[in-house]
Amino acid sequence: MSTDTLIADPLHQKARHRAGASSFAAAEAISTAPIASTRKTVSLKRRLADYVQLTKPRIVTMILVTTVASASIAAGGMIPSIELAWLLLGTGMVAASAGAANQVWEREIDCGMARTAVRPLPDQRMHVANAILYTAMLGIAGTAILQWKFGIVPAATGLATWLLYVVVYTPMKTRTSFNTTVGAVAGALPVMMGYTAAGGSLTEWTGWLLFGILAAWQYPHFMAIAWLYRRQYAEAGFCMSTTVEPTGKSAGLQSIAGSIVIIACSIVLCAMPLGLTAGIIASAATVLASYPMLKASIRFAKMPEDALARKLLRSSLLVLPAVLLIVTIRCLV
Ligand code: HEM
Ligand SMILES: CC(C)=CCC/C(C)=C/CC/C(C)=C/COP(=O)(O)OP(=O)(O)O
Repeated sequence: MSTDTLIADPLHQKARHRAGASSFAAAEAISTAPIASTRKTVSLKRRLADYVQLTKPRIVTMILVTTVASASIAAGGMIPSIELAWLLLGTGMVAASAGAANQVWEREIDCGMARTAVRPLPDQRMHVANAILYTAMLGIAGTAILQWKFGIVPAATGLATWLLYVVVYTPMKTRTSFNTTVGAVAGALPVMMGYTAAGGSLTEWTGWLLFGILAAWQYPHFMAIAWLYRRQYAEAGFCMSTTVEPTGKSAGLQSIAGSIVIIACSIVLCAMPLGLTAGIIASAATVLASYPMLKASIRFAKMPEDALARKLLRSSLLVLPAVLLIVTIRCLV
């Protein structure tokens, strides 16, 4: 934070006012201590916020929601809270490391988009060496926790997800719009981490149907974003569906396809456990829960425009937890 910003800060103005000194020198002498301590507090808070922002905390939070759902389904019930805490810590740290590594990689190109130029690295509020060290510490500690508490399969899946997101997806973003498919696989793999950590196996259909829900969900989710930021993406040199096909028709169709696949995977998941009536009720509930996103996708495909894309993005963020909750309850009762 610059000195100018600090002086404009109301806390500093109050501190100066409280000093109530008649001469400038006296005021400076009296108010130096509060200013210095406020400055320290503000800059510490700012630094902490930057380290949090580097991890893409909202994406990590949603990933943890998907991990809890898949782990509960694999375990066939609630996981003991200590184990759950380790799972969330390990998965969260690896996911946070992936988000930070992506921001290290893209620190220069991120300067070219208003959305990302305010991030700690492009805005030069954080030294790149610190970001790399932080990324490595999170990744190593998270992988070690997963290996120590849950074994090789969740730990190796986490590492593979990290590599796919950072080393394959990230450089693909400037080369081909197919990057979204690779990103969708990376974004869906954490469900297999939760699933295998809680006793499931990589060969079970249930896990892969959950993976299907997650992978499909990312199309409506991201096509809305790709439309909203299409000009920024194009100017910065990113290759997205909406930059290679600027009418938005393709983005709209991909959103519809993703919404339909979510419904199909959810119905199959709800139909698999025993109990016809419960299966029908749960299937109907997932169709109902997914419907707002399908409707928003159809409206967006018919007329790609910002307001409809915003509605689609909002509905995507509500539909995913709703569908996962229904599917989880169905698989547990
Ligand atoms: C192809 C895959 C994906 C891409 C390209 C993508 C891209 C993005 C972008 C660019 C944003 C920022 C939007 C903004 O700044 O307004 C965002 C927000 C978000 N994403 Fe994704 N995402 C993907 C997958 C995922 C996955 C797998 C999750 C979690 C399961 C997720 C959860 C979220 C959440 C919770 C937000 C925050 C929305 C908000 O701030 O209101 N995304 N995504
Ligand atoms: C456990 C583990 C390793 C999890 C990692 C999974 C993960 C972070 C998935 C994110 C999905 C994704 C493609 C986000 C968009 O990134 P972006 O680079 O397009 O977003 P940006 O433009 O905002 O940087």
